[in-house]
Amino acid sequence: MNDFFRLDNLVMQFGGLTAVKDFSIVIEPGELVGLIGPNGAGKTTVFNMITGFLTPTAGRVLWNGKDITGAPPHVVTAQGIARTFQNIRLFADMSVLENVMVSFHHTLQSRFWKAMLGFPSHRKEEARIEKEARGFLEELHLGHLADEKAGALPYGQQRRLEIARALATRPKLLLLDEPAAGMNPQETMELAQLVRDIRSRYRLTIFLIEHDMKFVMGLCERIKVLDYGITIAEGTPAEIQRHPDVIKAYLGEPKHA
Ligand SMILES: Nc1ncnc2c1ncn2[C@@H]1O[C@H](COP(=O)(O)OP(=O)(O)OP(=O)(O)O)[C@@H](O)[C@H]1O
Repeated sequence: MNDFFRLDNLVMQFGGLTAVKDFSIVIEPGELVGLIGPNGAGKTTVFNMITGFLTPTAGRVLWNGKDITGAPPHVVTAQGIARTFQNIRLFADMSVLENVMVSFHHTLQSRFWKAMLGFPSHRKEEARIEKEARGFLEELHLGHLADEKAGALPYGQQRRLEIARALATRPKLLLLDEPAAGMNPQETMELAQLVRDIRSRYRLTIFLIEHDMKFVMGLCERIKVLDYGITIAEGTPAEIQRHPDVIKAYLGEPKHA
């Protein structure tokens, strides 16, 4: 049995709407898996159930052999699962560097008290965090923008900054919600390479949602397809591209004259 990451029959109901029905998946360490489906299919709801933003109506989230179903977001992050959001969530008025520095959650509390008490170790720790934060920015090709206001960056760079912030929490599993949204084809191509690079550099497992088919098909090793909350297909990019139910979900039924 997989001990790393497993979703067992997740269900999410909002009143009378079943947004996700019996969603199950096993992801092995180091895999790069895609989750696709038409608008409203339930993709972000799956991410929200994994990361504690929603408590599933039924089913389980298993991580490193532990049941973390319904654990609050900060606990899930502390366990090594990080995410980015479909709607970018940055501190727009803070600098790019500060945005990454505040992501060092696990040290925040001790930093606060040391700062309050004037411990000399505080300054050392600050310097260490800044150095590491700059490292993540370099990795995401944002090093030269460290002192810019995050809100002033073009969309594509804000998306990369979100990834840098997620990396700063030291995840083992990284969930990316539409990382290429709003990017032009050149930026999207560069992002695909970046995702490959960070996977190998930080030994990550990656689960991503994306509408850009070229991006998903070129990057993911395995893809899962949702439609109206139901899993309609799972397989390699080649298998997904020729799957009749997937074609139907995206293009609709062929029209008969
Ligand atoms: N908090 C909520 N309360 C009520 N309904 C919700 C909530 N979150 C999502 N839904 C509904 O659940 C369904 C699935 O939404 P979800 O955002 O997961 O889809 P998605 O596949 O991520 O869509 P998109 O590709 O457009 O982002 C939709 O019908 C949506 O309106």
